[in-house]
Amino acid sequence: MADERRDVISWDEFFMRVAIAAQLRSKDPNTQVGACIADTDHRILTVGYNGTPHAISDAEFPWGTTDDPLNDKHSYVVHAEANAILNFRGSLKDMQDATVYVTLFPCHECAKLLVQVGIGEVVYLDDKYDGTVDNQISKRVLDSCGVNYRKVEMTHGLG
Ligand SMILES: Nc1nc(=O)n([C@H]2C[C@H](O)[C@@H](COP(=O)(O)O)O2)cc1CO
Ligand SMILES: [Zn+2]
Repeated sequence: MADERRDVISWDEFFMRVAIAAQLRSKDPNTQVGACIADTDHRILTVGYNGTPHAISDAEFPWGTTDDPLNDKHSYVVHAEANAILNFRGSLKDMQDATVYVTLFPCHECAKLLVQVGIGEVVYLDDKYDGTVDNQISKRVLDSCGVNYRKVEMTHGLG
């Protein structure tokens, strides 16, 4: 009888790869973000990526960044974590103590949403806005609410 394969990817790496797959759908030319929420039984609850509200045409959308908030993408984009929460079709109580896998550390608005739906842990791939005011607020929200956050370990690379 053949031995089992042992060199499998971890649950962390699996869910992060799902988040990475989701971010490949993003139309944002500068930053693509994916989020995957998994429960404590290692079941995927939902997935999302940053994009426009569904009625807005991606093609006509102002994907640039300017000083004019009316024409700045940040005014319109729905964040990956928010989309993941909104895409969920189950009962919100199933989100209790779930883990969110995000390719970029959550902003402070998403941190609040994640706390409010009962997320227990944040696992992230990148934290390129570390140290910005928004990022500090986000970490303060998570710290104050007892939500742990840690960087994922990708032992099998990103490919
Ligand atoms: N965690 C996040 N989830 C997200 O979905 N986003 C989105 C909002 C924008 O579409 C893009 C950030 O664009 P930029 O400021 O890096 O050009 O990523 C941003 C963050 C950062 O906190
Ligand atoms: Zn956000």
